Amino acid sequence: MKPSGEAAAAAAPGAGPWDECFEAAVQLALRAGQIIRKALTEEKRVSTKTSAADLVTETDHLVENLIISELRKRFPSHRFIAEEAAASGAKCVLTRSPTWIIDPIDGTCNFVHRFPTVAVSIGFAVHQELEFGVIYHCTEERLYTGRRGRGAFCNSQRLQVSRETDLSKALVLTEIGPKRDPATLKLFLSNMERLLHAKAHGVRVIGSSTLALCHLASGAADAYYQFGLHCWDLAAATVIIREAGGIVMDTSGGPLDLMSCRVVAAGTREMAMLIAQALQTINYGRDDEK
Ligand SMILES: O=P(O)(O)O[C@H]1[C@H](O)[C@@H](O)[C@@H](O)[C@@H](O)[C@@H]1O
Ligand SMILES: [Mg+2]
Ligand SMILES: [Mg+2]
Repeated sequence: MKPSGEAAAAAAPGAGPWDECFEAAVQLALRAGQIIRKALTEEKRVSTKTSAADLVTETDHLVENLIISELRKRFPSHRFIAEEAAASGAKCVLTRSPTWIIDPIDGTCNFVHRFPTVAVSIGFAVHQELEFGVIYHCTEERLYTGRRGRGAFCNSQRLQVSRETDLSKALVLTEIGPKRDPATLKLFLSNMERLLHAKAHGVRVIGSSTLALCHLASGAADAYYQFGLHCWDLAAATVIIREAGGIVMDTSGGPLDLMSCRVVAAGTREMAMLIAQALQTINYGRDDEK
């Protein structure tokens, strides 16, 4: 079923203080998705950022500039944290002001290779609390939304996480961060090996952290962990998972730290703790210290 702004709004009935912002996010995600879908099949100019595996294209910049310029017109007092602005030196500071946290293309490496697992992610926080998240799977036209206290949806279907607590019955998702030095790769593979030794049914890497987190929210996977993602990968997906009944926390087992570049998420706290206890830490620093 094609997503629509009306469907998303209908899925979260009842007036709320941020309705206008939510509606704007939905419309911009759908518009960005059209641009990304068209550009997917076209020639691209590709650059690298923090490593040879950390790619960016002109479409990432075009989409991010479109989203920010449209939102700035409508909400001039709001603040922005966005992936490509951060890559160009903008600071990632989450204040108490209404703040948009944007990943214009999540899965840029997939996008460059025309691998159709790509999303646009728009999160929104006020008083440093995540209010809503909108993630649009551009090629499958699936609009994932979550609003604090008002549930999570894919198009107009309500989302519910898995209730699995047994790691030996779990499908676990993760992603490879941008560091590819031997020590980091050894730790990444060691973490995956530990979970397979614990008899997890499988470990999957799909190339988009936000869509992997949406699969968790929909109950199609039981847990997610990653070192090396960013606040713009996490913001929208965190609201969606929490509103689908799931847990999003730090890899230490403590509360989520949006700027820490690391996460464990699961349908149940028991599963999240089993994952966290199995992991060796990979240090990627902090978004608010770069
Ligand atoms: O495609 P991005 O927005 O750069 O996000 C990627 C990230 O760069 C990569 O390191 C992995 O974490 C992927 O899972 C992200 O989606
Ligand atoms: Mg991105
Ligand atoms: Mg991303």
